[in-house]
Amino acid sequence: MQTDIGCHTSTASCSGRDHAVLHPPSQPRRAHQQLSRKARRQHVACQAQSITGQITPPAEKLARSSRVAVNQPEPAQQDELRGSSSPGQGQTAEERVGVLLLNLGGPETLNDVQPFLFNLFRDPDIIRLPQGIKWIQPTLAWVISSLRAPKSMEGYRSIGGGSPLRKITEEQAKAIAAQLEARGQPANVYVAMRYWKPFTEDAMEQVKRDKVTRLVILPLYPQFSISTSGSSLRLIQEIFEQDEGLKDLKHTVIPSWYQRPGYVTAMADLIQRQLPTFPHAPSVQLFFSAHGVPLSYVEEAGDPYREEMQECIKLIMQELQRRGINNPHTLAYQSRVGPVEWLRPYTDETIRNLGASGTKSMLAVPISFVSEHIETLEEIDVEYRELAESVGIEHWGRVPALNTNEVFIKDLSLAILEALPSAHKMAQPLLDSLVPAGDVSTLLDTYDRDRRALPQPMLQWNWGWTASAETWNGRLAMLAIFVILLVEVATGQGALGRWLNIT
Ligand SMILES: C=CC1=C(C)c2cc3[nH]c(cc4nc(cc5[nH]c(cc1n2)c(C)c5CCC(=O)O)C(CCC(=O)O)=C4C)c(C)c3C=C
Ligand SMILES: [Fe+2]
Repeated sequence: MQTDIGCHTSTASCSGRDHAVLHPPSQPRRAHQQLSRKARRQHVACQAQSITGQITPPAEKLARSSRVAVNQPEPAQQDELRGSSSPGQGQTAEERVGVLLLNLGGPETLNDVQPFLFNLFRDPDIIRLPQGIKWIQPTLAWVISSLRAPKSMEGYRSIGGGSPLRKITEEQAKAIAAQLEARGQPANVYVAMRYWKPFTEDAMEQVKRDKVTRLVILPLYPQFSISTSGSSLRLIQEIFEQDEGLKDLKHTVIPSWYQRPGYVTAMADLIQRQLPTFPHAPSVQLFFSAHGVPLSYVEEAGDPYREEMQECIKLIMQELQRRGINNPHTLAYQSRVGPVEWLRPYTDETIRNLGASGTKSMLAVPISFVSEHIETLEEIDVEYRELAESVGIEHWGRVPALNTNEVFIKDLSLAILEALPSAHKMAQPLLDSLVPAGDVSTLLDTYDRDRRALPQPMLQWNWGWTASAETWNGRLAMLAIFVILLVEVATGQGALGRWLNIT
C-alpha cells in the first residue's frame, strides 16, 4: 500500500538508537528517580547512544506542577546540535526525515463497516479484558462488531456511504509536507491508521522501505488518551520491537498539542467566524463536545484525557476573551458505547438540561478530533440538532472541523520542526503539555505501563461474597452473555445487544 505522500531523496545512514527524549532542564533527576526499571535500563542505553540522552518526567508529576516547558537541551547537547546544524535545519546530507501521522481510520464503504468495527473492538486498548480471559477478545470483537454493524452502517450511509477520514487525513499529510518543504525541511509524510486503511503496519513498512533515518510521530488527536494515541503508540512499539529493520530508527513522539498557540488560535477563529450567523451572538452557548472515554480510563488507568480536555477548553476560552468574546460555555462528552459509565456530563443530558433552563442558541464545537467524521456529520449535525430542537433550542450551529485549516497546518508543521531532534528549534520550548514529548516506550511506560484491565460491561455483575467467587461469577456471566450474543447474531434477534447499548 502506498502511504508516502511526498518523497524527498537522501541516503540513509543510521546507527544507534536515538530515543530523542525531550525534557525540561529542571526535571531530569526527579524523573529518573520515578522511572520504571525498564525505562531506567533504556535511559542508560540512551545516555550512550542518543542525542538528548534524558528521560521524560512522569506525567502525573508534570500534571501537578502544571505548566512545564520541555525540550530545552543541556549544554552538552547544544554543542551536538550546533555541530549538526547544516545543511538545512540541522540535518546531515544522509538524513532522511519522516513524519508519521497517527489516526483512527474509518470504513470507506458500507462493506468495510463490520471489519472496521471488528478491528476496533479487538484492540485491547478499547476493550480491556482481565488477563485470564483475554483469549476471548477476537470472538467477542466479532460478536459486538456484528451486532453493532447495522446501526453503524445506517450512520455511514447517511453521510455518503463511508468515512471521509482517509481523504481528509491524506490532505492534511500533503499540506504538512508542503509546509515542511517551504520551510526548508523536506520530509516524507505517512498516514498510519489504527483500525482501517492505510494501516499503521503498512505505513511502517513504507518508512522502512524509504530508509527514513529520523521519524517524528504525530498523533492527530489534540489531547492524549490511552484509547487513541496510546493504542497507536502501543502498536508502533510492538512493530519497533519485532522488526529488525526498524529497531534502530531514531524517533520522537509529540504526544499531544492542544496547548499549541496555532491550534488554539485556529479553534478560536472558527468559533468567532460562526457567532455572527446567530441572531444574538453574545447569548450563544458555546457547546464543546468531546468524544468520551469510559470513566475508568481516567480514574483507574491514569488517562490524562479529561485533564487535557479541560485545559484545552480553558485556553480557547481565554483566547476568545482576549478578543472580547465572553459567551457562556459548556463541555460535554458524546459517543458512549456499552453500559459502563463514561466521562460526564453526557452530551445528550447536557443539551436537555440547557434546553430546560432556557438556552435558545447553541454553537456546537467538536473538540477531540480535527477532521470531519461520522460523529460531527451525523451525531452532532443530525441527532443532537434534533434533540436540541425538541427541547426548545431554536438556533443550532456547529463550527467546522479544522481539516486543512492553514493556521492549524502551519502550526503542526512547526511542532514537527521543533520536535526534530537535530533542528535548531529544539532550543525553544517544544510543548507545554501535560504529556511531555518522548519516545514510544517511555510514553507507554509513563502512562500505561501495566495496561490494567478495566471493568467491562460483561464484568459488572458481582454475585457472590468472596473475591474468588466474584471472579468466577464474572467469568460465568461473561460466558453466558457471550453465548446469548452468539445466538443473537445467529438469529438476528438483539434484545441483549440493545440492552448493552452496542446495537
Ligand atoms: C479523541 C477521539 C476518540 C476517542 C477518545 C475515542 C475512544 C473510543 N471510541 C470507541 C468506540 C468507537 N469509536 C468509533 C468511531 C470513532 N471514534 C473516534 C474518535 C475517538 N474515539 C472517531 C473520530 C470515530 C469516527 C471514525 C469515522 O469513521 O469517521 C466507533 C465506530 C462508529 C460507531 O459505530 O459509532 C466506535 C464503536 C471506544 C469504545 C472508545 C474508548 C474506549
Ligand atoms: Fe471512538
